[in-house]
Parts: sequence; structure tokens; C-alpha cells
Amino acid sequence: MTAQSPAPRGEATLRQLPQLMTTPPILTMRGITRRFGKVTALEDVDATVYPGEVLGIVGESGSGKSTLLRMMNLEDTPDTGTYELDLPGLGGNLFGLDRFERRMLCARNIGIVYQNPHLGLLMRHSSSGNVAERLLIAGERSFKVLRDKAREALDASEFPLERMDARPIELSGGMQQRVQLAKAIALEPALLLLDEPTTGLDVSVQALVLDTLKRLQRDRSITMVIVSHDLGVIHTMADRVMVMRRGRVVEQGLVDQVFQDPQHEYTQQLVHAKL
Ligand SMILES: Nc1ncnc2c1ncn2[C@@H]1O[C@H](COP(=O)(O)OP(=O)(O)OP(=O)(O)O)[C@@H](O)[C@H]1O
Repeated sequence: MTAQSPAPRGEATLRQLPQLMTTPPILTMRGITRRFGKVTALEDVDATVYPGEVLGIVGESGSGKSTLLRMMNLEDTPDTGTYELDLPGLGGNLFGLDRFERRMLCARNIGIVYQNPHLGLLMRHSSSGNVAERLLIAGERSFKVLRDKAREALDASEFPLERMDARPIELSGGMQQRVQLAKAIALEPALLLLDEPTTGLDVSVQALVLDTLKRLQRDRSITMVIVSHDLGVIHTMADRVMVMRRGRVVEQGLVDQVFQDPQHEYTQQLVHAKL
């Protein structure tokens, strides 16, 4: 199948990407299948992410987006499949690492922002303490360095610094997401994972958080994977998009290309529903 020949309806359309990605991918997943009892959350999914790009993953509820992101954060292991990150000192399938190795690898290299801040934050610890905790796991012990780095990450996330000692439970949803973001970027991760980071926020707050993410991406060239059911968020944030349905990737390509000229019937429905 080429980009020139339209796919028959109902058939997966995996478009040829332009030869823009000249560097090797930072993230490579192959043949990921995950079943929960009789439910197949992911079926033979491949994913590739290139340094400095933003990959969007879109699809209806239950299509497997969060399960795939959890795999990228090594929170879950598939029934079959491999996962490699092209980072110094790393080699082979990361699903083969033990619990401690996974924890250290994630603390040092991967940041994540969850839709539900309760998953990412200790709600009754201070905001700066939440960020410092991340640095502690990675081995930092100096109180001054912890405090300075936490402040720096909160500032970069456009969190109001006069509230840095407030507990997340006392903060608005938008501010809680900024604390999660600060925690996620504190160690300048090679990969930032965002699971519906703005879902549930007011539209105006959502726009502000997306602005912060875009600025961070532009200033630091952070490689990001963002999951959303909202095509607008994916369109704003992502360079490339993967469209998922029932645990499979049905279409992928450059965002403008896929949204302006969707080939798969399911993507066409998504795009037309948004218009
Ligand atoms: N721990 C689990 N135990 C049982 N089933 C699970 C588990 N995690 C995910 N599933 C199932 O796997 C499928 C994919 O779920 P997943 O959360 O990845 O979808 P999603 O696309 O992220 O959906 P949403 O947008 O609603 O978050 C769903 O049918 C879900 O019920």
C-alpha cells in the first residue's frame, strides 16, 4: 500500500512516511499483544518514535491507548512483543528488565503525566516535595539541590512558584497537571509520556496547559508521546499520529496528512465527527 493508492474501506492503512526521519528511532516497539482475560487490549502493535518528535495516539475509549502508554512507561508487560529505547547504556528488550531496573530506568529517562493526578502525585505532600521525590529516586541527596531543581522544573512548567509548598489536593486541576509536568521533566527525560493530560480541564485551562507543553517541546526538543481521544489536542500538539481501534493501529502518518485526507473508514468517522 502506498500513499498514492487509497486503501479499500475497512482495511488498515499504514502509510509510508516521508523520508524526513533520518535519525534512528529513540523508541521501537514490535508486535505488542496484551490480553486481559477475554479482552484483547492490544493486538500486534508496532510503534516507532523519533528523537524530538511528538507522536499522537488517538482512538475511541477502550481502543488500547493507555495500555500502550503504560507499556512505554514499563508499568505493564505484554504477552508478546519487544521494546527498545536507543539510549546510552541500554540494549535489548526492556521488558526483560527486573522491577528495580525498570524503576531506575524510568526515573532517569521517562516522564509521565496522567489524566488523573492521583496516579502521578502524592496529594498530601507539598508540590515541591512531589517534584523532589522524583529527584530523590534518581539519587540526588542535597536538600539545596533538590529544592533548586524542583523550583526550576515548576517554573518551566509555568506553575506559580508562590504556591510551591501547597499540597496538590489544595490546587486546581490545571495546577495539579503542572506539578505532574514539573515532576515528569525534572530530570530532563529522553521521553515524555502524556496520557490525556488536559481531559477534564476547563477549555481555557486546557489551552494554557497545551501552550506550556508546546513551549517546552519547542525550547527543549523533548520527544513526546501524547494520548488523547480529542483530535483537536492531537492536531495542536503532534507531528505524527497513530489511530487505534480495538487494540490495533488502523492508520498512521503525518498529522496534517491523516486529518486532511483520512484513508481508513474509522479515521474518516473520527474526523467528520469533529468537523
Ligand atoms: N488492568 C486491566 N484489567 C482488565 N482489563 C483491562 C485492564 N486495563 C485495560 N483493560 C481493558 O483493555 C482495553 C483497552 O483499555 P485502555 O485503557 O488501554 O483503552 P483506552 O483507549 O486508553 O481507553 P480510554 O480512552 O477510555 O482510557 C479495554 O477494554 C479495557 O477495559
